[in-house]
Amino acid sequence: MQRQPTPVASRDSLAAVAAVDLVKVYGTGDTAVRALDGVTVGFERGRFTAIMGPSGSGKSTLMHCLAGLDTATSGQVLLGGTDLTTQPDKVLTKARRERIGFVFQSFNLLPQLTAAANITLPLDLAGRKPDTEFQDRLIATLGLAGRLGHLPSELSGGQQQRVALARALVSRPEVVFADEPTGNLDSRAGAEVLALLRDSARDLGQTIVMVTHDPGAAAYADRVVMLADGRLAGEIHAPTIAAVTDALQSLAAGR
Ligand SMILES: Nc1ncnc2c1ncn2[C@@H]1O[C@H](COP(=O)(O)OP(=O)(O)OP(=O)(O)O)[C@@H](O)[C@H]1O
Repeated sequence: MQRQPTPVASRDSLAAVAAVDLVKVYGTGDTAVRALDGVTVGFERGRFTAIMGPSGSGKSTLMHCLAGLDTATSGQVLLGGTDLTTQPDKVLTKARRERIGFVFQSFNLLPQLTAAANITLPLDLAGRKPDTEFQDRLIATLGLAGRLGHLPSELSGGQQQRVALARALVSRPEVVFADEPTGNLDSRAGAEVLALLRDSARDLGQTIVMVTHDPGAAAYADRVVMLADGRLAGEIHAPTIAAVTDALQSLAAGR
């Protein structure tokens, strides 16, 4: 089931975001940790990819570097045609705001704003007008039409995460990064959010990269990229829960 990694953006125009020989070292000298040890991987446009691997394998570090939230020690991060590693902070901030969407485990909604205002916040900050037809379709698909005037505290966890998803998708960013998006949800609400992530790739062509520990969540993705010890350790296309669990067990056993 496991194949060689998909080529990266420089060689494959289908990649929305890619890491090229990415190295991230935390600390110096004896205490230095090589969190990423030369990772080269592309994430195809319009597809839903999960990043998995044992604890400490570098999943969060890779996602943070790809999203311009952390700086790499060496290597490249290509977002479209832009190498994020060479951009000044101002450009990185603009890229994060305008070209990338985020969904976090803890939802990260602004408590004093209604669901509607949370959803349009990225567009408002960028001074962009919403595509109202797309926005309405998104809100209907996410089942939020009756909840737009509510504050986050008046919504269930699943509803809050659907608002966060709408906020991430509404500007049609080049990539949506989801960090354990179902970590705070019960299994039913989690399954709904995962199905919505999958559908937004399939139906809207949205590129999604998700970090998860859960093989059940990863099985919603089109592809799973495995990390171990800061390196790529294979990938699974059209993953099943059994295939992902098996691959994780092999990595844990050092096979
Ligand atoms: N700010 C930091 N300073 C020092 N070391 C760090 C820092 N962040 C991460 N590390 C180390 O880098 C390695 C990779 O960490 P990372 O959080 O990317 O792994 P992960 O696969 O996301 O782990 P988990 O599944 O436990 O969340 C680990 O050894 C971790 O201890």
